Amino acid sequence: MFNWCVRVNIIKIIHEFNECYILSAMMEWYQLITLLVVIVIYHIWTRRSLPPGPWGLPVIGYLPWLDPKAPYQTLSRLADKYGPIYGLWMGSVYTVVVTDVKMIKTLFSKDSTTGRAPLYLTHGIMKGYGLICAEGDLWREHRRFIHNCLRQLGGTKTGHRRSKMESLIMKHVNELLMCFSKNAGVSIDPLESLRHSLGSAINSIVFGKSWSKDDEEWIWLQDMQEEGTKQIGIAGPLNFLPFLRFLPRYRQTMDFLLKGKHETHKVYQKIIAQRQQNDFGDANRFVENILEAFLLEKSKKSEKEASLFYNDQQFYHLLADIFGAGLDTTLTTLRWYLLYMAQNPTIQDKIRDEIQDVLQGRPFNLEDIAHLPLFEASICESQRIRSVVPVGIPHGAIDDLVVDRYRVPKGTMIVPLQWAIHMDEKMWPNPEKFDPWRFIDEEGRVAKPENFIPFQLGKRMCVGDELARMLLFSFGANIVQHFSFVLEDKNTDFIGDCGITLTPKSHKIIFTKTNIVVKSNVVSE
Ligand code: HEM
Repeated sequence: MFNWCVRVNIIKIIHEFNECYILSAMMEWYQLITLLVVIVIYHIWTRRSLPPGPWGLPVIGYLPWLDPKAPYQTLSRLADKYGPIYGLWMGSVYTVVVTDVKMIKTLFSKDSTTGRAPLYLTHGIMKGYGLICAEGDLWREHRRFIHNCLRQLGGTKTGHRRSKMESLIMKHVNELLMCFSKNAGVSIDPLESLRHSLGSAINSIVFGKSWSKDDEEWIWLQDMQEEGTKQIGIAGPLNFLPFLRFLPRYRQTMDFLLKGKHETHKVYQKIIAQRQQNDFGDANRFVENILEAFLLEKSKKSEKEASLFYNDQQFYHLLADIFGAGLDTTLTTLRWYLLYMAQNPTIQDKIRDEIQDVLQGRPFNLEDIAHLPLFEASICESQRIRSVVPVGIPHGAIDDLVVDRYRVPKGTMIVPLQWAIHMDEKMWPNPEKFDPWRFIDEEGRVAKPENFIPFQLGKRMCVGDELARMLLFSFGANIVQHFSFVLEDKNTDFIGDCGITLTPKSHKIIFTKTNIVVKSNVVSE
């Protein structure tokens, strides 16, 4: 009897327990469903009126689907699917990609898009100093300062200082021609000589000095620049998932970049100290380089302004920005230019004929550009076919804004996808074909379509665009005038490696002196 009672009670207890358990389990499902509904509603609410785009995973967003070697290709394919403006999550950073030039123009003319994208590598390492990563008042002050500096130094379309800048550039062009001349008939990778000559021109503009080719400090600075640009790939996961810096692989990248920055600043410190020993004399005289202009500008500022805008950290970062932005982009453009010209000897001959017709054997000068449409068009075409910055340099929205009925929230990274714009088949039929005549109108003049934006657009557009053109024209025209050149290997890669810039892989070109007699002793060796 006792046993039976105990058994009945136990069965009752088990029943109650089961009911309780099932109820509580049901409650959990109920709560779980409620929670899911809330999450979905929240997600739909926060995504309301955002541009269309693909879904991603929590935390990492769309990153796993981006091709790490060619993110610009993945992003261009998404543009085909979602249209000229779409959004996606790159890790924790909401990103809006734009491939319509009119939209980019509208967006980038607004003050609210003059920020920079919240990328860990740029913000975490550069800390908002310099010009490229700066925002707000610091950016405005130094944008104005560098713009004025370049104008004073002659990096502008007009003005008497332009010819001074041209002579400076020509000195380094001649050095390059001599080097190619010494190696005539031999297959060489032009990278080293090009980087030295272009870098020397930029060094003279930035620091007022240049180094000899075999100077150890200069070789180190070049290596740092090259490796640094590779490591700070805009699409690198560390940019969007800062916690990755604790993993050994990414810690190495961070250590390399931070150490490189620190050591580079030490070199700059030394150059600045040497320059400070000299007296500036008349504060209103023309400055000769950016370093000197900075010191002069600082001396004119109040103590408060100087400590805010002209402090040491800003000085080093600014010098590094102008050196880096100036060298890396022009060097890469010229390398692609030589590659495409070497691959297309018939086009190359036509351009050389044009140069010969106009110059009649005299040395090239920048005023000749107005009479060399095919040559100018060939430079444009190489900037189009291989965008040096294929994903553009992203901006950051510093306020909520609306574009084409879509909401772009504050903090969004805005990517002007140059690759998609420059390779759009509707605008550029057969986009992989190197065809300079795309840039020539019916009257035979150079015509640059709206969809050609190598320097981007708007308030943060490249501040060195005119200097860049002066460098590209001077180096490009002189090389074509003095040498005919071909690829060593017909299977040379034309895809390149993508970091911040899209650079050619190493390759070899054979330069042969042309039989054009140029009335100058530049390449007589
Ligand atoms: C072919 C050569 C060049 C190309 C393709 C190029 C392209 C660009 C692009 C796409 C941007 C981003 C603009 C934006 O954020 O909207 C930029 C910014 C910049 N470029 Fe260039 N650039 C070239 C040469 C130069 C040169 C020679 C200098 C040297 C003075 C220079 C200095 C800068 C600076 C300082 C910025 C940042 C401007 C800012 O954030 O306000 N660039 N460039």
